[in-house]
Amino acid sequence: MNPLVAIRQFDQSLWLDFISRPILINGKLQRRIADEALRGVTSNPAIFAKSIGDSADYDSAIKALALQGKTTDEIYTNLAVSDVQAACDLFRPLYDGADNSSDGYVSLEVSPTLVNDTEGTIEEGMRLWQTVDRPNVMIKVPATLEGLPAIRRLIAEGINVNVTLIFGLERYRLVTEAFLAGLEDRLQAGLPVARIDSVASFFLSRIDVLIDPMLEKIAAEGGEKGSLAEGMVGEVALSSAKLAYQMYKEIFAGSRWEALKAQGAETQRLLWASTGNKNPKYDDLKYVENLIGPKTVNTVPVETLDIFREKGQPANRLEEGLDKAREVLRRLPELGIDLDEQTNFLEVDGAKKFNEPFGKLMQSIDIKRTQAQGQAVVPMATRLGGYQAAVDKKIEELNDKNFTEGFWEKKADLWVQDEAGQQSIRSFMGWLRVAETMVGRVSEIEQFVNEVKAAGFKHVVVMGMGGSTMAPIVFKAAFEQGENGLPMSVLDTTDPGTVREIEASVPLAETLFIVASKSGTTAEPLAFGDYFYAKLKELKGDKAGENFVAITDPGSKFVTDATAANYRRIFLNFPEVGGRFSALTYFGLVPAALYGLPIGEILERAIRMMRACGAYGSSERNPGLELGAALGVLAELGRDKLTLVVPEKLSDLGLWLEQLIAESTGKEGKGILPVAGEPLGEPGIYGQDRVFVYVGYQGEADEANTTKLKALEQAGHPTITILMDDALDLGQEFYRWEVATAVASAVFGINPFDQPNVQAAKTATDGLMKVVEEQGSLPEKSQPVASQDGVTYYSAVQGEGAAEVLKAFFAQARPGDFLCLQAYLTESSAVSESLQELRARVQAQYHIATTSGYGPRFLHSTGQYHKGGPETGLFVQFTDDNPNDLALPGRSYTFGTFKNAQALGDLEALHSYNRRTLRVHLGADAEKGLRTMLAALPTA
Ligand SMILES: O=P(O)(O)OC[C@H]1O[C@](O)(CO)[C@@H](O)[C@@H]1O
Ligand SMILES: O=C[C@H](O)[C@H](O)COP(=O)(O)O
Repeated sequence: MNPLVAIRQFDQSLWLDFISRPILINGKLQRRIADEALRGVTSNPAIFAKSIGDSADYDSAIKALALQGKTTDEIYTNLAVSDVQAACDLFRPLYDGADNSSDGYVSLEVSPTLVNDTEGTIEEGMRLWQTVDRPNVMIKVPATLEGLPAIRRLIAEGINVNVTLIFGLERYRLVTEAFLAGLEDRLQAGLPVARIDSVASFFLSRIDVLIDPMLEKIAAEGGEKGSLAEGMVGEVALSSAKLAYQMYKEIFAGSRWEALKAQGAETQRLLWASTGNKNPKYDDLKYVENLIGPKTVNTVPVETLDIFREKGQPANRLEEGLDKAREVLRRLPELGIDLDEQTNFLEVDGAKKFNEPFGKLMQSIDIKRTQAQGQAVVPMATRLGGYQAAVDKKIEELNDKNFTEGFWEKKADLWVQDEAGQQSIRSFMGWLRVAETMVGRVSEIEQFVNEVKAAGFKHVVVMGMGGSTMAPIVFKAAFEQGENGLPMSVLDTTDPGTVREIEASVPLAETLFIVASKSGTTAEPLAFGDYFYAKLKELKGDKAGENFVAITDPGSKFVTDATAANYRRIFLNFPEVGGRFSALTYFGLVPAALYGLPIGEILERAIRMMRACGAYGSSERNPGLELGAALGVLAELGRDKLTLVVPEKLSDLGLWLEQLIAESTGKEGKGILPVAGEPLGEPGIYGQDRVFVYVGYQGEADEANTTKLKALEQAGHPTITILMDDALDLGQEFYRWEVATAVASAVFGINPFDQPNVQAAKTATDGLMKVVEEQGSLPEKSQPVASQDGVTYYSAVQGEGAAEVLKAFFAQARPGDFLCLQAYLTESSAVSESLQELRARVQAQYHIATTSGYGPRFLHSTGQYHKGGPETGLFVQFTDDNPNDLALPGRSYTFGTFKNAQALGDLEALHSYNRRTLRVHLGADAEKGLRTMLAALPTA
């Protein structure tokens, strides 16, 4: 049997004398608990100095906390408390279990600077107890004379105490006295004493390190004393421990103790500390094997624990050699060694040994803190030409009414004046500070990633619509898969061809499916979940749930369903954060972490931008406000097409921005239209409705784009340039653009957090699906205006044949209009190329902006603007026969029918808003159909 497990037969508990973030995250601590009977953890200031100060493991958290204006002390406490909480949670099942034997504890020490300060210790002990907020934390208090009353008081308060730095027997007696008195105080106050656990940490190796050289010196001098000393080398610590144990048995046996025991009190167990051997001449297990005995704890460093696992010989030895132990302590004075004096020295020295590394740790945190606060945000350059004056005026106006301050105070009247609107705004502003909250969840998410990898998963598929999947899409394109990550796919379409492609490209049984839906009611993700769950059921039967994860809001029906389906994990997001503002919540960060990205750093960058935007008090310039004011004012002056220009790797940033900006601002006939993926051209092809925004990387030339942008700027078009250092700065950009979107909405006087016109398409689709369920197929509602070469055209415009219909349709274009291509097709490069060609030709011929999106994805993104924004769109919808259709388990319709219903439903919604539409049904082969249509498109 593994000696670490076998030791339990002797009623000794092994605790680990170490803590660090990596072992909490990478599953090592969990494995020691599960496989090696580890029953607790102790930390001390020197341990934290090593974990935090000597590694980069905490750097992103330190920076994030520094940016929030936390002091060095607060940063240390936050880091230590978070680790202790995480460890407490790992031990919680043991602590709550029937066989806890007073184990399952994690110790956190009060500041070593308080070693001689009774009141300070009491205050800090109570504060840490409350902050950690776990019943299985032990507050560590030194056994100095000043510490004793604090121990009594904390015990009386019902706080578990680990008494540390005990070196001598007399002091040990006083420690037990403080413990008993504390319990008695409680009883007197009529308070319960059960489950208040305490340990007395008797430090061993440090005793021998001090006394041995003295004994060796005397031994070297020879004679009678010399031989007496020789026999005592290496014996003083063990002898002290053995006699302490005898005292323990005595103290926790008499009538005084029995009275407390009768009330349910547990003894204050002796804990052997400082048990890592420091003398190469001794056996590495000296302070472990010799001290095994009932109702004791040994807290052991990692290395010693590992050696014990390899060659430990557990046996009950604590009461062996008691006579010798007594003899050693009795005769020490004969050698001129006053043990009391020496243990007093050890106590003072012990405080020093904790204070020094702790001081260094605080210094290193302080340096990192100052550095973090000095780091600038991603720069933004605006060249607005003739528009600059109007934008400056707006910024002045906003500053005059203390916009930034009001924004952080969630003053909803900055946006709208009606009470219902204001209430809705206030209830969706959780995104403002959610990055701070998520800093505290990084370990939890990283722990989960390790769990998933340990379980053998090889691939991740994130499934959801709109804001619930946009951030993962951006991460996947902008970053290479991280070293510790898994390959990731994103499914955000009901197109059967795409569902098939994803299914064929992943190892199903080893794929983790994340169903991401804030509301838990969106039809598409629920359909994806049902489809793949059925597949997994075929492979794994009742264990299918192991492959599924939900990210959703608390209380949704989906929570109940996912629980019933035994999902591996349900991440509960934040009701006060809307989908399109959720990039920095579980929705963005769980997939990012699984993909292997350093989410702590992404959050740190975001918090850097938060700070610049005034999250922690005055900020000279608010980058989010400046961008938002510019975009808002430009839109009001007719420059409402935000044309995004990015290097290849950032192409999908457009998808995220489209959703954020279009769904937030496109309402009440107003809005900013994001134009993404449009090839950049010469000034002559553009109307006067554009603002060009370039988001790229510092130091990456991207000349093709930047030269054209210069020309556009010279031609009088406003341009904005944002240059990130690296992709981690997306954290900053997510945040900047969220603020900017909210600010632009304030300029328009609209609520950025609702999407009133999305529902129109959903309702129409629901109606059509009812017909499908009743009649087996979609109703044919309108007659084609032309049908040619296998392609059919539906529109309100008239014409003889495809070319005339197309001509008549595009002839409706007015300056300031835009073309919107809506492709309910399987995404492929051939389809995308044809769509791009169509955009380019329309743009060149009609000088209008062009957008393009795959359906149904865009319904949860730009779809709001299409119906709620200004009436400037020319909508061309593409559908096909769904040649690769796929059945949906448990439903009477296929993915293809569902997708067609969504297309038709949206068309109906567009008609109800009097939008100009053309539906082009491409037949069985979408790629061919698109080429046919392009061929029919008149050239002039
Ligand atoms: O996360 P959910 O609730 O499934 O919603 C997905 C998307 O649908 C919308 O609610 C509306 O289209 C978006 O705002 C949202 O991001
Ligand atoms: O809780 C106990 C202490 O953390 C630890 O055992 C100190 O050991 P050291 O003497 O090796 O520093």
